[in-house]
Amino acid sequence: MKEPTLSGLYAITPDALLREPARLLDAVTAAARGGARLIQYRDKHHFGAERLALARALLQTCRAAGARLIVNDDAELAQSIGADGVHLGAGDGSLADARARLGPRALIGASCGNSLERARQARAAGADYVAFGRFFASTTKPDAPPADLRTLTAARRELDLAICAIGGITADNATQVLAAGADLVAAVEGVFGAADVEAAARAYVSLWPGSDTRIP
Ligand SMILES: Cc1ncc(COP(=O)(O)OP(=O)(O)O)c(N)n1
Ligand SMILES: Cc1ncsc1CCOP(=O)(O)O
Ligand SMILES: [Mg+2]
Repeated sequence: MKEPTLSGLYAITPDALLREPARLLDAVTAAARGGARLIQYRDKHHFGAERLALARALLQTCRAAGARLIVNDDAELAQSIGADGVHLGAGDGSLADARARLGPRALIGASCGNSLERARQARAAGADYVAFGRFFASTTKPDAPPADLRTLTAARRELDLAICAIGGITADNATQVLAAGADLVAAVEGVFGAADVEAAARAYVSLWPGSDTRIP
């Protein structure tokens, strides 16, 4: 089994800051200063020019902070701004099409819920990481179906690509998903819901051995 090259904290933009771009960009900078190296632009509210402008501003912020920007749901937007990758769920379009659109260097992630079979298919379609969850109660997406820690362990044993865990993950309960086999921990509220976003990110990042939270 190859060692995955992706690991660490994957911070996802919160709905609460989408209407306050300046605060959002400051919070993303703080998350990156705390050691998040992957940021996801997840936005179910903006379309057209506003969405494009926000995505571009986030990309610029991520570049300045040494983080990579992944666009949720939208491979076309990822391509048009030159983002680092895209995250696609079951209804968000084909992984193979996204790979063809974004090229071999793009980071492509796939939601797999609690399904190892979906992860196998995502791997075959060219995904770089597969995401399982939700593992804990999530205020961001309370209706997401629950996933089992044993699925992470089975995926870790079988699949030679990065494994991401999501859903209600805090710096305290992250130890459970890491012990079960996750490489990446994705979080919205645990990072951006904190009064001190940088400190919150740092608390997660400290869980990876040899973690380096310095600004590159
Ligand atoms: C890292 C990561 N994992 C899972 C998801 C969920 O994607 P999806 O199932 O498409 O749901 P939405 O986020 O689009 O509501 C994700 N976004 N990121
Ligand atoms: C997008 C998504 N998919 C499954 S749970 C979830 C929400 C993650 O947010 P939080 O870390 O606040 O639970
Ligand atoms: Mg989606």
